[in-house]
Amino acid sequence: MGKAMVSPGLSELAQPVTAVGRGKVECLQKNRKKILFVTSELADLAKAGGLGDVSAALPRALGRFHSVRVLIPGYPQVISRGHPMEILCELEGYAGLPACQIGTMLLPDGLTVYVVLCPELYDRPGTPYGDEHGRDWPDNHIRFARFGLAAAALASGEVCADWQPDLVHAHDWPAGLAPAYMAWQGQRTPSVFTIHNLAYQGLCDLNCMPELGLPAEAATEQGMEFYGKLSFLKAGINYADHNTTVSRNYAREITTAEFGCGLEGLLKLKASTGGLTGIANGIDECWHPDSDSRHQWPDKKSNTRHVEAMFDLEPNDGPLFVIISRLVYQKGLDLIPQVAEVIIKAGGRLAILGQGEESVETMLTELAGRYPQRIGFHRGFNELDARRMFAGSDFLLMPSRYEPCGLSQSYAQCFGSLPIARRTGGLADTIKDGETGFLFDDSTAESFADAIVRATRVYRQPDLLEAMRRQAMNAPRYWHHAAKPYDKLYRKLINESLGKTGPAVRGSEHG
Ligand SMILES: Nc1ncnc2c1ncn2[C@@H]1O[C@H](COP(=O)(O)OP(=O)(O)O[C@H]2O[C@H](CO)[C@@H](O)[C@H](O)[C@H]2O)[C@@H](O)[C@H]1O
Repeated sequence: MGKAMVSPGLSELAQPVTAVGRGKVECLQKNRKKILFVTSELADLAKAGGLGDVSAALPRALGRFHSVRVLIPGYPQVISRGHPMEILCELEGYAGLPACQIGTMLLPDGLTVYVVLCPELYDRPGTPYGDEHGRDWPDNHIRFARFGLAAAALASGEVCADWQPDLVHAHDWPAGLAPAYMAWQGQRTPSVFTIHNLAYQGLCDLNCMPELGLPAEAATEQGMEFYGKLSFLKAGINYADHNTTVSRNYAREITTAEFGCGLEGLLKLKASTGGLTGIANGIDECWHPDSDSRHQWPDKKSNTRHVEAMFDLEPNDGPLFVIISRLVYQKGLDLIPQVAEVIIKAGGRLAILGQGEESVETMLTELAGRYPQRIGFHRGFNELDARRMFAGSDFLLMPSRYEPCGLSQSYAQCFGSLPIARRTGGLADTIKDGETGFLFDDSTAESFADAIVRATRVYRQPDLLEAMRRQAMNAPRYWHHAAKPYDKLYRKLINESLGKTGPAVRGSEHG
């Protein structure tokens, strides 16, 4: 098994001198830990939604405190980006999981990314999870078990002896088997599992056990058994040393039957023993009004005119509403046709960008056809258009049924576009009704329409609108601050694990 040395990333060498005094820098430097992020998306390379944003921004923000590296699968988008790749080693096949290689690449700002290279599993068109039509790959359990097992190999030091992580931070169900394989191998490296979305559970049949090389305990309630299936998400929750989710409110909500997706009992238990915490997402500093990257979006009116032209909307003085979203059940967009008249009557226009479930896409195409020049829909996603829409809009609509944290409402606020959102999950934590946006309580057209009417009233009072915009622009929390609770948590878990003399197989501690 060939292994090559990798040089440390620049961000890992960077001295955080601007943030703290010299003595403290040395102290921070001395205590830097090695943290491995295990994630199926990284916005720089492959992104299907908010997980990609967090996986890109959080390791960079944590670079002040720690040496953070990221592991992702080698999708075509990752490999074709042209960053030079160094092959570190080959990992043998295991049970039904094929052999793979681990490569490493350095991103331009110095972030080190490990890549699981296995063309038969990852070299496919489409999203990280499915084909171009949004259909999940039928072998996703193999694809992401291979991924989790590769993470366990990195954690053990087998891949890169000079960079063995002190802690593994796995994200969402695709990384759920990382803490599990680590536990079954008797590794003592502590792990954190973050739930970005409880509704995606990564389920497969119990009879996949031999293919995935799972021990018998995996099929128990204390393992990853979930109503007669195997749940990758439950594996992450049960085998990690600590669970987090992406807002305080969602951390509370998922312990209830309404939001717990059948896992509320387990999550309630974790919360009651201090094993589940809510750590609110931040947003990347590039969204800050003073950031260099903002200079191409100078004034709202010119961006508004650009969005109108993009979506073929009639230019008028009414409010411009936008939706920038994955088009899935979670986002509550089936309410849009029911509130369309309210928007039109107020002289408003609506521009929608996104892709996802076919039924939602068809519904939005029909809606745009019904209101030419007032409602426009573009199927797809592109970062530049998204920014232009945040910058040019007056209001962002987010009628989510549930929302673990949500990032789009904060991006909109950065540009003085006021979110109109359901009072749920992180939306309730990040929007102050009547101050930095508008909240409504029920997933009903009446409740939503009422908030839209309140917003259009504010739109007609320029002083009030301006005051709300200013407050909204100051509302978002940036990762610079938001990353601190993770630093604290990592140190606590690493210290606890150093003090532990427990049994070799950690899995049994988590029943
Ligand atoms: N079709 C598309 N393709 C690609 N990108 C698209 C897209 N449509 C929108 N986006 C972009 O994806 C991000 C959306 O992130 P959100 O956090 O609002 O929701 P998402 O449900 O994806 O994330 C989940 O994870 C995040 C991160 O923890 C939680 O905030 C959130 O509540 C949870 O549902 C934005 O950057 C947006 O511009």
